[in-house]
Amino acid sequence: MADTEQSAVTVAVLGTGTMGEAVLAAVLAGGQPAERTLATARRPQRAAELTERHGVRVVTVREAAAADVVVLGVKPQQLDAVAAEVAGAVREGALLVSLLAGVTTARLAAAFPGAKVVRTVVNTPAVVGAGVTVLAAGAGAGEAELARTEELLAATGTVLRLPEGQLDAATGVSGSGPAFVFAVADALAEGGVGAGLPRAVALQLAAATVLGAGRLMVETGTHPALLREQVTSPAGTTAAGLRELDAQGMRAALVSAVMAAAKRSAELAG
Ligand SMILES: NC(=O)C1=CN([C@@H]2O[C@H](COP(=O)(O)OP(=O)(O)OC[C@H]3O[C@@H](n4cnc5c(N)ncnc54)[C@H](OP(=O)(O)O)[C@@H]3O)[C@@H](O)[C@H]2O)C=CC1
Ligand SMILES: O=C(O)[C@@H]1CCC=N1
Repeated sequence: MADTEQSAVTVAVLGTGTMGEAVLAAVLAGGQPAERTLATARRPQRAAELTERHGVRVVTVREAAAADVVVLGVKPQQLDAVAAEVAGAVREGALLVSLLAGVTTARLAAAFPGAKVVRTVVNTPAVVGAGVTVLAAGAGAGEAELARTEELLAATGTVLRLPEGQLDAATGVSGSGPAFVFAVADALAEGGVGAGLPRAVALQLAAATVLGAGRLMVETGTHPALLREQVTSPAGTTAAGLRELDAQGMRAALVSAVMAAAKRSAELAG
């Protein structure tokens, strides 16, 4: 999209909660002018907060639905109520970018007739520009809508296209995945406290270790099994710790967690 064309487009985030606000910030960081960017809020205090933080106008749900690009950020369970409220307000050919876990492009297209639908899975590290977003186009959308969505979401972090059939699985790995990694970080810190560290130090070490391990994996492109081997000295500390992880089933628990999240995503299709 050319700069002049982009600046004429109105983008609205309908349902500006945790993910909606992260995407709102990314859209603005990507160059979308604040004066052509809208958000919704159901509480006056939240509306004031969004305007103060991002300089955007907070509008009604129906006004947001009439934008050129509508980013839908409500929960899957709230979809039907919102679709009923905005019935007829969405413009023919408008781009609808869904953040909803599990909800298929077919269901979204039926809920918002005339819209061109792109379904995405964003994750919370998008707040610091370190997210990973996957996306897929619905039947009425194509290359232009995918490219425009990639451009809008570029500041969330890495953005990649996947077949829609893989989005529930991706939700298990990257959508819910940060929660699993935070659980690991929390447990690492708890172990540090158990071994005698002050809690603040243990948390600082755990967070820096998660960040560093992630960066090492991404920046070297090395398989995690090999990186794990590089940490593990014969008869050393890591070998003793890894034996405990195996004995207590950490790997199986994480595999099951991702698969359970993917299954739940498919159930949320409705
Ligand atoms: N959080 C995450 O890590 C991820 C979330 N997602 C998906 O993102 C979406 C949003 O999740 P999240 O941001 O966590 O949820 P939040 O509850 O933080 O945000 C939902 C927002 O929708 C608003 N809302 C609800 N119902 C209506 C309505 N009828 N009219 C107008 N606004 C409404 C809520 O307003 P109010 O505050 O007033 O209730 C809230 O601002 C979900 O569909 C989720 O599946 C996907 C990947 C990751
Ligand atoms: O828990 C959820 O349903 C949402 C979707 C992925 C992450 N959070």
